Amino acid sequence: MKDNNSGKSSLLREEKEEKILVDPYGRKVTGLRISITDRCNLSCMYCHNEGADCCSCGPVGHEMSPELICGIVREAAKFGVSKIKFSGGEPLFRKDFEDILACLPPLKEVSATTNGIMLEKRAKTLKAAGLDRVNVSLDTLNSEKYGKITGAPPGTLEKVIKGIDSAVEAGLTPVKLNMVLLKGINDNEIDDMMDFTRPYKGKVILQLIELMNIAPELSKYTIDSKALEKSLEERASEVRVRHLHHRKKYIINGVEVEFVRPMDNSEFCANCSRLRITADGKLKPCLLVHDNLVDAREAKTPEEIEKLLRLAVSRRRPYYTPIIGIEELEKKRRQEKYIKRSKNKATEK
Ligand SMILES: Nc1nc2c(ncn2[C@@H]2O[C@H](COP(=O)(O)OP(=O)(O)OP(=O)(O)O)[C@@H](O)[C@H]2O)c(=O)[nH]1
Ligand SMILES: C[S@@+](CC[C@H](N)C(=O)[O-])C[C@H]1O[C@@H](n2cnc3c(N)ncnc32)[C@H](O)[C@@H]1O
Ligand code: SF4
Ligand code: SF4
Repeated sequence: MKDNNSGKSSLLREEKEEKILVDPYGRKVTGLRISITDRCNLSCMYCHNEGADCCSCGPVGHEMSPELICGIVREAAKFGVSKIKFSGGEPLFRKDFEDILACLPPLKEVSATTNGIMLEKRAKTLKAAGLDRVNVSLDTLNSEKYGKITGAPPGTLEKVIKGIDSAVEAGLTPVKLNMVLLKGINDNEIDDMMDFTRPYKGKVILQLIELMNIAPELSKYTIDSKALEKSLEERASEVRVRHLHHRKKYIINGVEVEFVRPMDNSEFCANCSRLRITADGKLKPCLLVHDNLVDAREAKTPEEIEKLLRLAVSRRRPYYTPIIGIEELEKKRRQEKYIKRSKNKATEK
């Protein structure tokens, strides 16, 4: 009788136990950020290319097949991963993007980040294939500046704006406009971008992004993002906090403005819930770490994929961590000295 009961309760426990992926720092992985190509038709002055070695350098033949992408997502979904972000390079370079979308298992959200140039023609088919929403990179509304930032030929900005309209029409909403802030180039355009966003009446969100200093020559374009965020807060009628990265959203004159502040931000990293996948099929624990990738290209069975996912998750660590202040350090040192002295006294006795 006793045995039966304990057997039953352990079975119940197993049934109740949620299968999840948690890293050594207690961060649950609920999303995948999948790069599906390194190819791109722009050469933005700041591009981190999702941590790949360089933009436009990945040979097409090395790109993951729809089968491999969907196999990894299917396995990750069994462990509570419910949000997928497709990125690149330029994800719309993949002619089979619709095929990739069509083979995904049911998920809470499937989105993509694109430069928008090829979005006008694809918005409807992408939506029909299962894409829920898009983020479109748009740093400026000035054609000349757009060309300077992205290296694009004249007329490209107009294509991007048509792409945004098509995405809204197709229901790939809310569309987020990604504006990377560059001191002396576009930091005077934030209000113009809000004015551009407002007429879409909530179907478009403005996302302001702090520049990640991936190269020394970019330092001069870094804005004071803390001061900017404070001024946004002062202007906001409402402030919301997202679970992902604990990012803040400010409602200003009817426009939703999300702020992405990744640099030296330990709170951002502490709330990082995505595992990355490179275009050539490597599981990447962090955007900024390049020596701990896990190759998943040869994985054939669900068991193999699960093993590799677990290995990659076990290698995750927050890139930025809180720095202990001088006072705390002093306190810690005094405590350690005190403990050492007490121990010595105890052994002397
Ligand atoms: N450091 C760092 N930056 C990130 C991370 N995820 C996104 N970003 C940056 O956030 C900015 C916006 O990225 P998007 O691809 O548009 O997507 P997102 O805002 O992260 O995702 P959603 O808001 O859910 O659409 C880009 O500049 C990314 O480089 C991350 O995990 N680490
Ligand atoms: C690498 S791009 C790939 C997707 C697509 N090609 C695009 O530009 O939207 C993804 C996002 O990262 C942003 N990004 C790239 N380099 C960045 C950097 N150094 N700092 C902040 N954001 C950056 C881009 O502006 C874009 O919104
Ligand atoms: S469009 Fe995207 S991937 Fe291409 S260079 Fe610009 S930021 Fe990088
Ligand atoms: S740990 Fe930090 S830097 Fe690394 S991917 Fe997560 S949020 Fe980005």
